[in-house]
Amino acid sequence: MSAENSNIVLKTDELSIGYRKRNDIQVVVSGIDMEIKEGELVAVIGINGAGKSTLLRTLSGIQQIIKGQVFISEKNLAKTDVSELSKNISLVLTEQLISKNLSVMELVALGRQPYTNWIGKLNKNDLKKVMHAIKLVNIEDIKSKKCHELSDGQFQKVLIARALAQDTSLIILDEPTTHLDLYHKAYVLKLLQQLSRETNKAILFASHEINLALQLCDKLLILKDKKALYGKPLDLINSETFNDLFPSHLIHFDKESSSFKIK
Ligand SMILES: Nc1ncnc2c1ncn2[C@@H]1O[C@H](COP(=O)(O)OP(=O)(O)OP(=O)(O)O)[C@@H](O)[C@H]1O
Repeated sequence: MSAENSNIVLKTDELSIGYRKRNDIQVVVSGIDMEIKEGELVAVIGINGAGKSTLLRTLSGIQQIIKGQVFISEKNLAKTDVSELSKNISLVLTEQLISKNLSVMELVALGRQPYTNWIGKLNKNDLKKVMHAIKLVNIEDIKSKKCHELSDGQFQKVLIARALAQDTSLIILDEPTTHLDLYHKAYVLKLLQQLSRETNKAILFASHEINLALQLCDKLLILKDKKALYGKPLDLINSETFNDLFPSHLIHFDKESSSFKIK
């Protein structure tokens, strides 16, 4: 591993994402080139149907790559098996079916599955990682509660703790602020920023919260018209990337405040 690449956790090379139906290929986005380093927080932004979930599923190995390559910690994703992948990527899907009859502790402990034996017995080290994850997201006070007793905001923190317990270099989250009020949206994204700094993990999430992402993320991947633009928020603002993200009769990007405004 060369020194300059040593802290790159995720790299894509001319990636195309989409769907294969028999002989037909539907490309959703092509030419995705991005690099995420340790400790970076990155958001995937785009209007409904732009391809955010398709991209996250492709990067997690759930969906096949249409063209190009993905490297996770310098390993080629297409050549990495599922058990190896689960030690490199943890995935947080808000709408995933999870038994809410589990306690918070039990759900966070599921993050240790890639490392435990077939009956899922936790050893001392697993328990240490689970407790550390619970501490990092500050949910010690609810660790014995059942998940069905939690608010959406609390449950989101539990899902993030499970990903931390999995102890991977990359955490991928699909719309982690869905169903949350403005305070909790800001809280969860700020928590992700803090965790990326404290744990040095690379965190990638899809979101509709552009104004918050502009303030909190190190880089943004903008999906627009089947193409991808990647860069630091300020560079993307200066290159006028946001001016036509939404139909301009209703919403415009105000460069001065670096935020979207309703006309
Ligand atoms: N299973 C599928 N087969 C074929 N096309 C699909 C499939 N799932 C999604 N698509 C299409 O792929 C495109 C991207 O969808 P995707 O769900 O990735 O967008 P998104 O940016 O996550 O949208 P949203 O913000 O609404 O969640 C859309 O045109 C969608 O219709």
